[in-house]
Amino acid sequence: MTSIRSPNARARTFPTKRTRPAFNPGSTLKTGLAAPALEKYFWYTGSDKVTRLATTDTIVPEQINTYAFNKCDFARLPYPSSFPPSRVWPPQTASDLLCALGTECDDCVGDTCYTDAACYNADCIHTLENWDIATRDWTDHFSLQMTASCGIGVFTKSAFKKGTVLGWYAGELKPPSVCFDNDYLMELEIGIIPPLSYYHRNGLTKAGDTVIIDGRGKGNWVRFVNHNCSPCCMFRIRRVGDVRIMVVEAVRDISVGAELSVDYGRNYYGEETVRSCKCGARNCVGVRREGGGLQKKLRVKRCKREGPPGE
Ligand SMILES: C[S@@+](CC[C@H](N)C(=O)[O-])C[C@H]1O[C@@H](n2cnc3c(N)ncnc32)[C@H](O)[C@@H]1O
Repeated sequence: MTSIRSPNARARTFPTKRTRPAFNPGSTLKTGLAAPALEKYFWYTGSDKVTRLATTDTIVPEQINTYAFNKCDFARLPYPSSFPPSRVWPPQTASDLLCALGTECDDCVGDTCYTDAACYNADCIHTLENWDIATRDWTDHFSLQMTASCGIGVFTKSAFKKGTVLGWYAGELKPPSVCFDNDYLMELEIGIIPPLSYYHRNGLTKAGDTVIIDGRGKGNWVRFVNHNCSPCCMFRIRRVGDVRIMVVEAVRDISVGAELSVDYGRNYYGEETVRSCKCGARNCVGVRREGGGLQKKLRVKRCKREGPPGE
């Protein structure tokens, strides 16, 4: 994010963008399904170039580009230790739960749209609703394709510069205690996030209370980004207005046709975990961890609380 840290940058009104479905497979798909059905789900291209419906276990995941929030899931939970006094609890909205407190969320990305623009106004007017509308067509720049060893992955149709925000993790917000283990869980801190020094000491270990963004049944294309031990992107905590989000940000320049990848963290692929990484990178944990132990904890992706290399 080196190029966007201009102290003079000002919040701009949110650009009006056309709304269109994500991953519309276009005219080549002959499913006989009505357009709304096509738009509601995810479609990928197989190695045989045939476009297929993406399924997960027994379900067909649906596209949403926002947080799905049910206040009943949080109604009986105690006041989070990471919340300052007098916040709304139990949360009535996703914004109450994922309120962007403190300076740890850095910049608002409400103005970011494949440009170097970010919003530095702490009291800006950007909203999650506008962000949802503005980022729906970001999928034009990506395609879902079957990979050789990691299932469906996300591939670029455009080139991107290091530091570009490419997307964000949408899905159903759930307390970790009620979350069933699955491949599409992202863990995110709520309340006040500890200083960076905490993460330098503890790596991706979470501090305080967290929430899970579950992309299994509902989410956006970011749920398909695979892990690589030498990734071209990273998950990073940002905010849109006063709501905390997890973005996918390029950590190096990315060319057309490249697969997007992030580091899921040691909790997911690491020496102590059950799963084997098949990314094939030279420093791959899958190569190093043969014979490693088993891990019974929830497999969640976690983000680094530090800047990309070279920042
Ligand atoms: C968040 S999903 C990514 C999308 C997934 N490939 C799909 O088809 O829906 C995470 C799952 O993808 C697969 N995956 C992602 N990265 C992988 C890797 N480096 N090695 C092996 N499998 C991987 C694993 O099954 C993992 O649990």
